[in-house]
Amino acid sequence: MRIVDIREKTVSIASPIANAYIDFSKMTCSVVAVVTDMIREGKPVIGYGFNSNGRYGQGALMRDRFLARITEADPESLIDKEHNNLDPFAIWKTLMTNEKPGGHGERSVAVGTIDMAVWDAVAKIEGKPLYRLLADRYRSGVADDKVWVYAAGGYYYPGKDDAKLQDEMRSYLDRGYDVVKMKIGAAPLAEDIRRIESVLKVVGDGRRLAVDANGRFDQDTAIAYAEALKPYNLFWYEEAGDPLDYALQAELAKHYDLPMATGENLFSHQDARNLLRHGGMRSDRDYVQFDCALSYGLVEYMRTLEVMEDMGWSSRRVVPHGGHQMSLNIAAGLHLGGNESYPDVFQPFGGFADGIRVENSYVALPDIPGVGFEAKSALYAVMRELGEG
Ligand SMILES: O=C([O-])CC(=O)C(=O)O
Ligand SMILES: [Mg+2]
Repeated sequence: MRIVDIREKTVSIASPIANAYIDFSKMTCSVVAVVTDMIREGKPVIGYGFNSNGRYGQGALMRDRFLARITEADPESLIDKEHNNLDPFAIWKTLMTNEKPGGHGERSVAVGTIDMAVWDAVAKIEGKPLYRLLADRYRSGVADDKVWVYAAGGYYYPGKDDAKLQDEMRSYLDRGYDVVKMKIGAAPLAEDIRRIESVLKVVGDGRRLAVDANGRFDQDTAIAYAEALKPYNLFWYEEAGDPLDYALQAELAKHYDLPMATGENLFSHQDARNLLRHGGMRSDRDYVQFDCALSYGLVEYMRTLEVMEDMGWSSRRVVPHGGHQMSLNIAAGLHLGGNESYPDVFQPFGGFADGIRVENSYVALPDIPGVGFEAKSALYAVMRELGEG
């Protein structure tokens, strides 16, 4: 058993939307195909992966060093003899040969994307949905049969007025979501409050609305927003300040008793540990949003989950960023609290399997081997062109 080829390409996920920090007019992502010599249903098994929005495609890093480390390795060294399968942990270690610690970012995206494709291949070789494989191997066979999801959107874009924002949020509720998320921080506070109030008219209750500042605020602004947001009793207040400014987050916690969320831009278990050590995050109410696709993949994610457990955090406090099927599998298989969903943006990479409905804000997973990409036809078309083309 061996990996015979790894292919990558960069695809556009550009759109006119903006959050408080960036617009997505030039956004790209990497797609990876790990081609193996294992045959299932008459065809070679190919594992697929992609990186979630917000960081750009990582083809250069992959081509410059990561892919060759795998293709040049002794194939025997990448095999999990116990399960007669590829070994994602050995592959991860090989990918990270001669990489110094620290400085996570970009490289963590390249590795996270390859790791996703490896796990997809492993689950396909084992003939199981990935979430089932994860539950069987790591959670005594107990998987969640559905995952809580919320609808993320509410972006700024040219010509978007409050009525359009309300229409967008109404359409999420119509599609079965209970909680929606909108962007804040690209407009002055008073204008954001007007936008929030207009969304509350649609969703009815602050507990059904989360807001995301994308790391835009300095400490004073973060606290000013906290004071203004408090009366609305929102679902969460996300990424108020710079993702690595743990002191800011800890100070914010002193001014804001309601749930906070952050972590989508922390890319290693060491960064996650620093957040929990120093960021004032409260394990009884706050949420962490680490995204495996951006943070060295599932091999590293398991380390992050271990860090959380060691520090007294339930895995149910994790609701990953990224709205992709990989995190959905991790959520169901390793018992996270839910997953982000982008019903309308970042297509075809955002969203879940075709024909799977959101019911009372929960989704089920398709019963096919792997991550489930083959059950999302628009996404699979892009992947297949790379893997089989
Ligand atoms: O706008 C973005 O960069 C995405 C984001 O923060 C989220 O989904 O929470
Ligand atoms: Mg966010």
